[in-house]
Amino acid sequence: MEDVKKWLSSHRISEVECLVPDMTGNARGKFIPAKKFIKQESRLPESILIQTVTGEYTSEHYDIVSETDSDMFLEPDTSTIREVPWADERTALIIHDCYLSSGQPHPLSTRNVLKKILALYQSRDLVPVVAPEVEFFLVAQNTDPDYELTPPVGRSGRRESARQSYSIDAVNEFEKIIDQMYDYCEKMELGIDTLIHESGAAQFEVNFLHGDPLKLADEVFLFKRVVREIALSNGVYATFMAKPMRREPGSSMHIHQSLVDRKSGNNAFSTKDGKYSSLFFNYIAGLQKYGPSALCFFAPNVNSYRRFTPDNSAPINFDWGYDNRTTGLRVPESEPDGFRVENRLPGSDANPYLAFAATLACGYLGLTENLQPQQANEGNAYTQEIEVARNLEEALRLLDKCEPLRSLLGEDFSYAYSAVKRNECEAFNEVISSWEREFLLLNV
Ligand SMILES: NC(=O)CC[C@H](N)C(=O)O
Repeated sequence: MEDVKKWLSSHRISEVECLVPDMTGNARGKFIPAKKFIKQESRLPESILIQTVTGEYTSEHYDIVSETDSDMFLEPDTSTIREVPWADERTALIIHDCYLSSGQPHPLSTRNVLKKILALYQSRDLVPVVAPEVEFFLVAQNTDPDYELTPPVGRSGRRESARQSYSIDAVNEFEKIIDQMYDYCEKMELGIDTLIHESGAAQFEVNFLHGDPLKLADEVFLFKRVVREIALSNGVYATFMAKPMRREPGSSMHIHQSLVDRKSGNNAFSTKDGKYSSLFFNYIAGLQKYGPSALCFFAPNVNSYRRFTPDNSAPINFDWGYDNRTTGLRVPESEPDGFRVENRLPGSDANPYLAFAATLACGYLGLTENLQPQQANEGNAYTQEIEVARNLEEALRLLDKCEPLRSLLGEDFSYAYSAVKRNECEAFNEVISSWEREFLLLNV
């Protein structure tokens, strides 16, 4: 805390954002004047962790958190301190960890869930490494939820109307936003690497440098805020919804992942003579066996399931293949020290803490159960039937039945997650869509 005190005063910070990622992966927390931050013990009601996206609480609320909705204790992770580049007053942010009054990590904090999975690997002398790729759309501001989204007007005064995959000029249409994004990311030490224009109208993809999953989950959590803020200050919206527009592709958060042997420092997915190791095959097999039960973390919203359609570079199953973009699990071409698997199931709407925890938990079960994967798919996986769950309720039922995954992520957490998400399904079910009015009104 002494170092934090020095840091705050040398940066002339007057206010601190104490951040806690909730179940959706959004920032909750509070602002504290910098002077008070140093002295004060911080607390928040534990129920902030389990609000639904509509701001509701589930009927199981008091089975999940204490009947009195007690406070949880917040501990700043001082390694996450950064200045907030868009704030008017000089403001710092610090991500906080949540604890129970007993001093135990709070089981409903998604950051704690990820830490729990990382500790399992540590006990086996393995260090997981991830590299996420995050896609998002810029869309014109529009406050009417019944109105279809449209791309924003770019520098040329026009809206994009054609597929612009990898187009440099199409990126330049939004040069101001992109430049500001790089600038803020540099200031906040977010390790973003390449940026490309994706195949949707005003859709972009940002690749992160690979590294420690907790550090990267923090970075993705903060990155989403950065991009939303910059878009807003430029009069447009940035959205990380998995499928915001009917005739456009969805947005993914592919996760490249590998394991490093802690003692040797080598990639544990490679043998000494540069072949794929048995651990690599176990890991893929774990993703194949447990991935369907973890899908509700990769696709956590009612909207997420609309992304899983053939021929849109989005997966429809948990097949794996070498350099095969039609399968859910792709093994990119690489030198042995870069051997890895890319889980292409997660949407960019996923909570990065949970998506990382879930994918690593599946791989971990593959190792402990010594599983073997199916044959690699060498063809076009889109010629097969859609195998992934078709909606959130179906995906939650698979989690509810999957004891090994539930116990790794935490029984209390899994119960709470399922309850929160089921509540969102029910709320969504109350809405009558325009499709129903169009096709059922006079026809049934
Ligand atoms: N980069 C890509 O391969 C595109 C992914 C695609 N947008 C998806 O939703 O999954």
